[in-house]
Amino acid sequence: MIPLYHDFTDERVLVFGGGPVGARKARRFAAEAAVTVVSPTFDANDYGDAELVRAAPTPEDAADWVRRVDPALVVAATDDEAVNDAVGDAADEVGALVNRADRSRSVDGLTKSVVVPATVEDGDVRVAISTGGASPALSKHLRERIEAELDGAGAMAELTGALREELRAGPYTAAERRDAVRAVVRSDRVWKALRTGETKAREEADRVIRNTVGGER
Ligand SMILES: C[C@@]1(CC(=O)O)c2cc3[nH]c(cc4nc(cc5[nH]c(cc(n2)[C@H]1CCC(=O)O)[C@@](C)(CC(=O)O)[C@@H]5CCC(=O)O)C(CC(=O)O)=C4CCC(=O)O)c(CCC(=O)O)c3CC(=O)O
Ligand SMILES: NC(=O)C1=CN([C@@H]2O[C@H](COP(=O)(O)OP(=O)(O)OC[C@H]3O[C@@H](n4cnc5c(N)ncnc54)[C@H](O)[C@@H]3O)[C@@H](O)[C@H]2O)C=CC1
Repeated sequence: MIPLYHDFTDERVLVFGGGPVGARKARRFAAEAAVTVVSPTFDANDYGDAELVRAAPTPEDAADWVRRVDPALVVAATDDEAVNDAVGDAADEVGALVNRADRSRSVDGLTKSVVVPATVEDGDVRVAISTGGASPALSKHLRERIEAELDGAGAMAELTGALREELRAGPYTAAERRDAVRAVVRSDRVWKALRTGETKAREEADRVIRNTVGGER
């Protein structure tokens, strides 16, 4: 399994099953994609801004839904294995990614099988955790532990993103720019400034850069 980050902006995602698991996946993908959830019942209460369609498709109907909607990703999260099988096969047929919520890993025979990792986000920084399907509870637990570690990372990405641009426009060699950015992301004082706001992070970062590349030329 090789982790990749996929931009779902303007993509369609089709979820089968409106239980807690279907709802969790719908919420996750609705942050970017246009999501439709097909289910005879909607037991959870938060599906993001997904469109909810009340229907109880047979396996054949479910496959027809997939062909008609032609989504980027199909999530099979029903408690009916025959429906999940049909959804997986149809997704593969139309070249869509497919996530089987009722399988412990990517599914043999489905070329586009993917798992959904536990994810921590802070701004543009994202950490994704998978156990290769062995222990989703462990993924969740590690995600909770990593959450605190990532505090301020989004702000650090924004700050060093801007600094990289500025350094590129300056008289520095690639090696100097690399050393400067590395020194900033490793600086405890910059992290503390970003997390507490007590001192100005930008000023701390400029000081670290001056110490690294020797100031103005
Ligand atoms: C393969 C995978 C496919 C997929 O869904 O993509 C899959 C499959 C299955 N999960 C099951 C159970 C649980 N899943 C969770 C939680 C999460 N499951 C997620 C992902 C994945 N789950 C993919 C692999 C990820 C990896 O590689 O680690 C997370 C990370 C992401 C998300 O779903 O959004 C999300 C945590 C999000 C967060 O909190 O950050 C909990 C914990 C809880 O509920 O507290 C339990 C109960 C405890 C336990 O069993 O561990 C079962 C058995 C069902 C049964 O027994 O009936 C199966 C099927 C099977 O194993 O056969
Ligand atoms: N990946 C994960 O994180 C987890 C996966 N699971 C697995 O995922 C499945 C779903 O989990 P839950 O949401 O807890 O189950 P659930 O039983 O609460 O929900 C299943 C949903 O599927 C709907 N459904 C039934 N037949 C359907 C059909 N023909 N078409 C569309 N929808 C249909 C039901 O109305 C219900 O809303 C479970 O059967 C289990 O195998 C369970 C826990 C966690």
